[in-house]
Amino acid sequence: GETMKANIVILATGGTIAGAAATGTQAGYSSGQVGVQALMEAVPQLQELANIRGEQVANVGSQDMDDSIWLQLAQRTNSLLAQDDVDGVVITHGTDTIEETAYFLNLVVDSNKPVVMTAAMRPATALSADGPLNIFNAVAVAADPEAAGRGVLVVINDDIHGARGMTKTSTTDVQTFVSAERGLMGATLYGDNRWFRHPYRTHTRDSTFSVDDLGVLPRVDVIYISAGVSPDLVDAAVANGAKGIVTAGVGNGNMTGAAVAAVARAVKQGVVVVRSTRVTSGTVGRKVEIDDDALGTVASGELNPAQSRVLLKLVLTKTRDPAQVQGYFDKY
Ligand SMILES: NC(=O)C[C@H](N)C(=O)O
Repeated sequence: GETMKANIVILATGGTIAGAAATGTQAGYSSGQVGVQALMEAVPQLQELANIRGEQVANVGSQDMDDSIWLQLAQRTNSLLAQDDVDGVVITHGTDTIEETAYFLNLVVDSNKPVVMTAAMRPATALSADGPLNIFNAVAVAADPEAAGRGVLVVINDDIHGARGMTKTSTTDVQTFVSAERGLMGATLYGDNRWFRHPYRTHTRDSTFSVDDLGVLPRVDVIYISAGVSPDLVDAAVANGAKGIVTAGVGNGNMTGAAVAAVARAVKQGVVVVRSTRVTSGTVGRKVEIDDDALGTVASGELNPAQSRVLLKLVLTKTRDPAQVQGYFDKY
């Protein structure tokens, strides 16, 4: 008999994938113009892959993604996946902050069913728009039973990324996302999926973070370190109510002596400081050039500054003890 098609719900949040320009060949455009219905109608072939329906959660450029949309998106994803007649969720999003939203959902979605995010670099109106095939591939991955239990996935430009550790590397190239340290979760070609690995860290169902307990998330600021960085940026973050700071350090999470002194002041006031790096690959380890035990800081491991900020916001709802925070960074 005919195999049953999966039931997939598409949650749209905006981004360039829903962007529009006056012509097909211009660089300027606006994100978040096209609704979820139009996104689905642009790809009639989706019907061959799954039974699909769409919901509009937001319609913003992902530069404007915030805690409240994250919480709303996580709650809606959880309640859909709890339904017997939903097999997976696809989320359309902007590329600017998809690595943050994907990792947030990876930590708070309470289900093993597939959650697949997708995006585009060219607006829906562009010559050779990349959105339609990305949506096709995302639905094909969400409908694949092999996608279950791999945490939140990001499908773009024929690659299947795990949420953790993927990052945008080009401002304009269609091939912009890279999973530098641990590689791709898989690849797909017109919906023909190949699987390479499973996630290496705790995610979704095993996570200790429940979106229902979160409420207002604490303020965490990222401070970019450069030669001669003004150390009073750290003091300003503390004075303005930051409960956590992530440093986008040089090299292996290093910073100027003056910045180290400012971090020591912040830690003394109970602010948790995570050392990440502005370098695009490699691991920030404890006690390489900075003594984390003496300074009371946390090393980010492989997490970049943006993803470190996401994890720290969640961890600060549980603890402010640097040793315990380090434990979360080693596990998630
Ligand atoms: N390519 C994109 O999606 C960029 C856009 N600014 C966004 O993140 O919404």
